[in-house]
Amino acid sequence: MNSPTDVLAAATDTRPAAGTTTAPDFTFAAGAYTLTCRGSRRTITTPAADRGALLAEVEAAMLTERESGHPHPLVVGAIPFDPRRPSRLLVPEHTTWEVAEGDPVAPDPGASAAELVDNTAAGYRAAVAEALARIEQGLVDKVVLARTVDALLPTGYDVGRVWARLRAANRDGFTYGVRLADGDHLVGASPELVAGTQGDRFRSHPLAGSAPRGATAAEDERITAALLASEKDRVEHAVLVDEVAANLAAVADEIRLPDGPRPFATARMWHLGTEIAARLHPGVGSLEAALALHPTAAVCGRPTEAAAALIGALEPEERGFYAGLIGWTDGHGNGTWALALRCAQIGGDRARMYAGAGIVAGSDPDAELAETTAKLRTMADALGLATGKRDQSDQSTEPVR
Ligand SMILES: C=C(O[C@@H]1C=C(C(=O)O)C=C[C@H]1O)C(=O)O
Repeated sequence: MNSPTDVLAAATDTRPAAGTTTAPDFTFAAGAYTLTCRGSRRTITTPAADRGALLAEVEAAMLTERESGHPHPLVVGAIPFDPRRPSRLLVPEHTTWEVAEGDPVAPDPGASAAELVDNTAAGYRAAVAEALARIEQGLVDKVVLARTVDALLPTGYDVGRVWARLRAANRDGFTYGVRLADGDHLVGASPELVAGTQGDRFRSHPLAGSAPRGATAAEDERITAALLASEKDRVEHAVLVDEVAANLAAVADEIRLPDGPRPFATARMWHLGTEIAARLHPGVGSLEAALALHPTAAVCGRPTEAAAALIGALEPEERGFYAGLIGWTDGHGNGTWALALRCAQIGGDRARMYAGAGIVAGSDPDAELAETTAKLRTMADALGLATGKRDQSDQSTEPVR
């Protein structure tokens, strides 16, 4: 029979996971600021597909907070890739905003390195080949296919430390961590802004078209020139920008786009990026704007429904919160929502890492596989994966590092 403490333990939705105890419920760092939230006064699980209901619930939560004497309420958290699945949003109990001076130092990854288990390369290539056949048939123009790779973690690892390493290595991105309903933590360092708002000013920075970073400045120059000249990458990017601009028109006007994409670097990747600016319609906040765009063709495809169905059919694992939205909004609608990319879901002794790549006509399965491998390095670095195990399913696969 359950004792009252058992019932209470179940209700507080924590699953003990060795080493994760120091991590806060939510952390989000961008530029010089870090937002850290501990505890939650309320959680919001309404799926993003019920957009009106979700936004009304967020609004009501803000009102309740103000009425109970909290003049600057926040709602923070994550929306899964599949908008029909429960959201993981919370009203934090304790919030701190810090502005960092100077560069943070990366802590040591821990006593012993994690071990990589990657047997997904052959399956990924086959999925890309299948997607290319569907593109040829005219079912979709673009579909983003992802793969998942597990790392076995040593005892005593610390999610907070993984986050700090991500932050130190990815100063230009959005470094995030969120405790999920089952006690697992989603941590990552995303390069991609979906919706950043301040008053009625809106910014988005969609990315598509990618190549791994070079080892020298000269190599980087050659890589970015090739990326800008690649017809396949420009098409992949244009599909995304057209879709974002079209969906944005429902919530904003004065949409401004530059003439063409620019190369954008992370520690591990080059991407083609387009800075989009707009003016939000009265009453539209950051979460509403982000939901109007989610899931973009950076992570799903065109047409959205057909691409989502193809992803469901071709990817062996559920995406969960990977390729969803992660961020925060305040009571005035100001906020920042990034794409949950370059991440891992960490629980118990396992970190499940995710990476995907956009497939269009002309994509090559080997090149797309290599792109996902390069994207996995952001997390592999943070987990201290010094060497990768060769993929058992395909001898030609590179190790993750
Ligand atoms: C899907 C991912 O990244 C997205 C896909 C990109 C591409 O296909 O070129 C580039 C950046 C991201 O929008 C990922 O990192 O897993």
